[in-house]
Amino acid sequence: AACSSFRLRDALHPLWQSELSVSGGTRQSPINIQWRDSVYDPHLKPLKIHYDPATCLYIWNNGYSFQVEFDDSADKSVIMGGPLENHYRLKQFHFHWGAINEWGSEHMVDSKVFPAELHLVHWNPVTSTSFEEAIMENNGLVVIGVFLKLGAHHAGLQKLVDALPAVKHKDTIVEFDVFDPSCLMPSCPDYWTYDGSLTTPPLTESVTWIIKKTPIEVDQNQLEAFRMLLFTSAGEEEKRMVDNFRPLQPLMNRTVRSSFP
Ligand SMILES: CNS(=O)(=O)c1c(F)c(F)c(SCCO)c(F)c1F
Ligand SMILES: [Zn+2]
Repeated sequence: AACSSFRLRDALHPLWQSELSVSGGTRQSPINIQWRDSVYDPHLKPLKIHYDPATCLYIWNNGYSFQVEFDDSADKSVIMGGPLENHYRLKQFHFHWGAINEWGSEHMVDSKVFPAELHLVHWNPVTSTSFEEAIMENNGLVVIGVFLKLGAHHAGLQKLVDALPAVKHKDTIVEFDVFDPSCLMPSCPDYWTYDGSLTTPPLTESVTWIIKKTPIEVDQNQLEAFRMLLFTSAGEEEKRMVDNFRPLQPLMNRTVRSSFP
């Protein structure tokens, strides 16, 4: 009985409900970005990023991904410009990845998939009083997506990779006090932007997506460090944390804009 109930609970794991679409959803994420269908918008400004490394708090394994949380009680780590009308505060960043290098990202570009994708999640302190409230607000969130590709060792990421064994199991946490996520940004300023949703429950359609055109490079050992994390808590039958991405969702009546011609 315990085994079957585990399987049932397992099947109900939020990520395997990813076919669960918000009923009547018209702006779900992720999507396949067709480069030639994206529309260059000369009014899009450069994205301005000001992260304060001292706002980094801790890393934890939430059973979907590992997340690095930031102190968002003031406008210390913020983004502005780009398609945004005001500044947004950094709340957390996390990744999505595959069991092997052939897949793992949530978004695709001309059907090309990457081994992993970084999401930096920000919320609008002008229209919301908290992150939790912003999740439910139209355009309450901005998520910057950065593709990871297999290549050179990423020195900035290594500090994060070295902390992962401490958060192997679901609901474990480790202090992570000074980290500047700007080191995970590609130097190329080009991005696509479109209106979408969270890709994990509650799947709310509250996200302005900013997807960087150029991937960052990480090496094989760094990707494999992600794959040694577990979906499961200590004492449970181990399930490797891999393939924590949502399948592609229909574009419907949306246009993807590019910041570059
Ligand atoms: C953008 N990636 S995402 O949809 O997978 C995602 C996520 F994984 C998160 F954990 C959170 S935090 C509060 C909701 O759980 C979030 F806002 C997200 F947008
Ligand atoms: Zn995400």
